[in-house]
Amino acid sequence: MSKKIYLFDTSLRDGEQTPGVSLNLAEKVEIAKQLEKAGIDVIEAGFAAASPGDLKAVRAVAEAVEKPIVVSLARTNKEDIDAVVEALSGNNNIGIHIFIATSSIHMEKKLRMTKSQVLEQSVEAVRYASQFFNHIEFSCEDSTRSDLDFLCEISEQVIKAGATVLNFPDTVGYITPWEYANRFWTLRKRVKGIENVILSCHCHDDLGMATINSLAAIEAGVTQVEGCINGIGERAGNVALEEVALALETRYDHFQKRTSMVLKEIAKTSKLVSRLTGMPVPANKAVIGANAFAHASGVHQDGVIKDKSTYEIMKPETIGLDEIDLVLGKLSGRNALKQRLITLGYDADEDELKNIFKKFKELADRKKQILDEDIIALVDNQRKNELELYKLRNISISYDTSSQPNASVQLLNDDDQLLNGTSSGNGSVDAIFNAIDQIIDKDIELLDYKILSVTKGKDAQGEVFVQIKMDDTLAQGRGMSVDILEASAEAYLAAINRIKNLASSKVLKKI
Ligand SMILES: CC(=O)SCCNC(=O)CCNC(=O)[C@H](O)C(C)(C)COP(=O)(O)OP(=O)(O)OC[C@H]1O[C@@H](n2cnc3c(N)ncnc32)[C@H](O)[C@@H]1OP(=O)(O)O
Ligand SMILES: CC(C)C(=O)C(=O)O
Ligand SMILES: [Mg+2]
Repeated sequence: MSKKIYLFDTSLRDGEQTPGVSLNLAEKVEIAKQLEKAGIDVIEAGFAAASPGDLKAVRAVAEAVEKPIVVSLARTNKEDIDAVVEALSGNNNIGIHIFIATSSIHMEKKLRMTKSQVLEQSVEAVRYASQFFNHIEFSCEDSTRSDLDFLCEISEQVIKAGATVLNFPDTVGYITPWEYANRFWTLRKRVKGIENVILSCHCHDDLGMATINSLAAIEAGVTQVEGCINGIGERAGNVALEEVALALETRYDHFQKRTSMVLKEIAKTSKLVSRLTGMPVPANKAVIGANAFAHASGVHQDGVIKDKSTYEIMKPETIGLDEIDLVLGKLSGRNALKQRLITLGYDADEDELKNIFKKFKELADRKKQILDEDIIALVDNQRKNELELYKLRNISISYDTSSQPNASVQLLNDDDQLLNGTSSGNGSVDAIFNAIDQIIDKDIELLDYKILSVTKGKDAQGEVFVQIKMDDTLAQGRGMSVDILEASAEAYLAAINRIKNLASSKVLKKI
């Protein structure tokens, strides 16, 4: 039996189904390139039929990466399949992911189709897709609440029609590990031809069982695991791929199987996905949370000082969390910055380098030590700027503890007009947001606000995440600065820009 477990990353598709998350084309390409560096085998780049913007993004991802197979999701209809063909044709290493629900609940209540209609449509879709693709994944949505006899029947038929990967998603995060494993044993025993296809699992985390379910599936013979970096995804999210990779690595003695994930790239990939999706990683998150390698209590600290293996089953350096280097400062030159950018994996051209260098010097005037994290933040901010319709020009705040703060905000719009807003608020951040609302002239609801420190120390950059609702649409935004009020304004504007920017090219998540 194969010792390799393929990793199928759907951060750009199921991950983008996270409420409030919406990635633009450049962000998707950036994540895809990092996924390639991280050794991901298959990238699901989107749902080409969802919108012209999604179709373009799927194409751009396929053009941007070489090694991973790039797929797009499609329903079992010709239009969806044609959209995938349009997005991907002309590229190498491509495939399609066709799905339809197979549970009685979904078939009766959602699709309003009979079993035989679902069967017939699935076979037709796979057969039609096989004219264009060699790599055809077929998913039985809500498979874990589907009748097992029906799953066997449909599996056998789609294999005959040309499916090369069979995926059995736990769409609603319902099944237990033992039940899931048993289903795979049964499918492997009963479905003719199943030994010739890749068997795949796709677990959601509604009951916190996504990782253990994926591992149980592996023990039952599954050779592909689908999931997302940081466990993002619809509702409670998908299995976190880094958890599966690290579990297999750390417990190789038990599983005797490995992924091709480049473990050293995990921390970087996680940070990138967190930043671009605006989904902070909880401190206690397995593998990549800030506390994953921190020891707080005396007995533990004593043990770790004497020997790390007492309380550490994996090493931070395994996932690329080496000590953060002090890298550059106020007196560093352009070449040093360029070299550091290359080491961090950025390929900035001369124009971009010029702009980043200018911002780097401005930051160095405000902050003594520029760390890798600061540089990453600078590049991200710089790349985001290219999409800004409203830019922050200035904030001034008057504040004392006995009265309400007052904020004056100046923005530049994309015609370079200076726009002014002034407002008070319950706190300084509230006053700034109210002043921005006044300029934008919209009713904007702040749904979430989080602040984190990018690095350590008094002069650390603050990273603010917000989620807003505007025009009945949810969006997230992120801002970074050594000044947390500025970071807050940047995050708020990023969310507004996201809604304004993408509304024309993408179906945004309506509430
Ligand atoms: C489990 C998952 O994660 S599935 C992936 C979910 N992802 C998304 O839905 C994101 C992208 N979706 C979209 O942009 C839109 O929903 C679209 C473009 C796909 C479809 O939009 P619309 O045509 O307006 O349909 P709408 O979303 O309202 O309803 C879905 C329709 O697809 C049908 N459908 C659902 N799944 C399938 C399927 N696998 N195969 C065929 N038809 C399907 C539904 O029955 C419904 O049909 P109806 O309109 O005849 O009732
Ligand atoms: C489309 C399928 C694979 C899915 O995301 C699910 O069922 O959760
Ligand atoms: Mg899913």
